[in-house]
Amino acid sequence: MVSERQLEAIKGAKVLMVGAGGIGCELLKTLALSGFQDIHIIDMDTIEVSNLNRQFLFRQSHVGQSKAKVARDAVLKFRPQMSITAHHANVKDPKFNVEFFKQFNVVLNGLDNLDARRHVNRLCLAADVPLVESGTTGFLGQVTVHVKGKTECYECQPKPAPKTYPVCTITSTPSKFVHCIVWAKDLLFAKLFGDKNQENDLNVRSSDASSSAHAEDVFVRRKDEDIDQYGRRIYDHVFGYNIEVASSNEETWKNRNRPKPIYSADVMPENLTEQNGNVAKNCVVDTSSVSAMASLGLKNPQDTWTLLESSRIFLEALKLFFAKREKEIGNLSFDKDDQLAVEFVTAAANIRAASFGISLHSLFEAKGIAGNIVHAVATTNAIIAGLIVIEAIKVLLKDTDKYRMTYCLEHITKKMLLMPVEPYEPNKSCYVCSETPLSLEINTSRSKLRDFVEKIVKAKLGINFPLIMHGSNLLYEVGDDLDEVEVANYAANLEKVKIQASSVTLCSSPPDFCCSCNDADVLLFCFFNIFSLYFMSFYYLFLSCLRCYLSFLLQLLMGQCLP
Ligand SMILES: Nc1ncnc2c1ncn2[C@@H]1O[C@H](COP(=O)(O)OP(=O)(O)OP(=O)(O)O)[C@@H](O)[C@H]1O
Ligand SMILES: [Zn+2]
Repeated sequence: MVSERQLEAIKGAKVLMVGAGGIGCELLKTLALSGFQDIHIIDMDTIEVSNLNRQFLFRQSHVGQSKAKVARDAVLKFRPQMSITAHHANVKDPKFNVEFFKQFNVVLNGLDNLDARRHVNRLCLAADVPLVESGTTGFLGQVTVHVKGKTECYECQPKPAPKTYPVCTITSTPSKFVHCIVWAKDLLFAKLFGDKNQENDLNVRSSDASSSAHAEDVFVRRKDEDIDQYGRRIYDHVFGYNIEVASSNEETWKNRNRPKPIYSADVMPENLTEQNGNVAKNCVVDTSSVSAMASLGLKNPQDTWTLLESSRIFLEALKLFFAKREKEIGNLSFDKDDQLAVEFVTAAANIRAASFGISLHSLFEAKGIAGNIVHAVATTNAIIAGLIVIEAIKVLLKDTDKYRMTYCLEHITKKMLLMPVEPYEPNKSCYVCSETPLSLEINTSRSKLRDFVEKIVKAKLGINFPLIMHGSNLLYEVGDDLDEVEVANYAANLEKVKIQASSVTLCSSPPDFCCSCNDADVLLFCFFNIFSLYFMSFYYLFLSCLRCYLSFLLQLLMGQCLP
């Protein structure tokens, strides 16, 4: 039951909902049924068949249409008096600027990625609009409240890094199916279909000087080479020759099962792969319909293919990429929604798994592992949507003491399935919502301004359009029309840039760098104290004891300091 006070707040509120997927559909319905009258929805996606099992505002006939618009129309059917505005667009579009955000009383996120969440967080801070953030994975979920100056912002706490695996496990000693999947998608798929120039530790010696047969880059298709031949050559190289080389290393296999090389001729008689030569080239195709499974008559994605079936899919998928999607080769990166890519990766992972004595998996399972998919649970989304609305109402009433971060747990813990926690205060050293300078240890005599911009400011801090000032001097600004000095600065190391900019050398009292971000008018100011590692290493050497110096070097070696 809602009180008069709550009802009044609900009726007068203007709400922005970002994301109309699993959480978003539930949320829009709950907002409508709770009495909200004025809602804007932003979602950049169109409806896919795979959304229909849980995004219940959508039907089969809506596949291909805008999620935001269909969600609006579905709700207007049972609440026609509501004002719902649908934006089929990316929330990062500059039209959704600070001014746009300022018109709302509260912003509710139902997103699925860090990048968009960070962007909305920064806009909400700049516009001073409260944000209710949410997320679900399977049975787990959480809702958090972010009110500028009152609670922590979405970026106050570092987010856990995605799980990674040691390179040598992936390249040489896989022991789980996930290792084979990572190898197949991040190394083999990337090597064959992605950017040829990117570094790729396939550890499969694409050239071997000691053997003339392997003196060239095997991954490059030879001039006029038949696609079947090319496929078999790749197959024999990565599953045969390379495994043979790897398995000859006695030390590695002392306590492990030695892998067995697999050559295409052992698995498939020559004629088996030629059965589908009907792949007409250069005809216009809908890439989503290109499927090696379909052309080999394999229907059920939940079946586990045999080694023979995996090998045939491997060759067929490779062939289809060259026959039907040749233009994309060189620019592809693995996408869990790309059927042919998933087929290729599943097949390659299965063949590698067979080689290493690991059990094979179905396409359905492999897709889940490759795409880090945790299958969504509709009831979790519904619970989380309900909690978002509860927090939104508290925010509208400014009931600060009642705000709660709530975790939806998988198992009952301390007699609770929903665990409410009081929100934390803003983190005083958060580079997004506080003005505390970030300390950056960097070798200023070796690192270029470009490294600082690309690797730290853009990649790590998520500032897409930075403008970097040193004092009142402009060091860097995004844009094609950089003048000569700016272009030279960009390629120069930080020490040089600094000297040119202000004639102040890096020393014990390093000056501040101000990095202001113009992302969609978000005024994010970020101050850096840049310490020169070069300077610090001498400082440690002369002013500190030897032990400190060694521990400093150790930190460097362990990668705790930025390069
Ligand atoms: N930058 C963005 N701008 C607008 N909408 C976004 C942005 N990023 C993500 N979204 C939307 O957020 C929603 C998240 O919903 P959900 O997590 O259910 O994902 P989904 O894509 O619908 O499902 P799945 O990923 O499981 O196939 C999606 O509809 C997606 O389009
Ligand atoms: Zn913060």
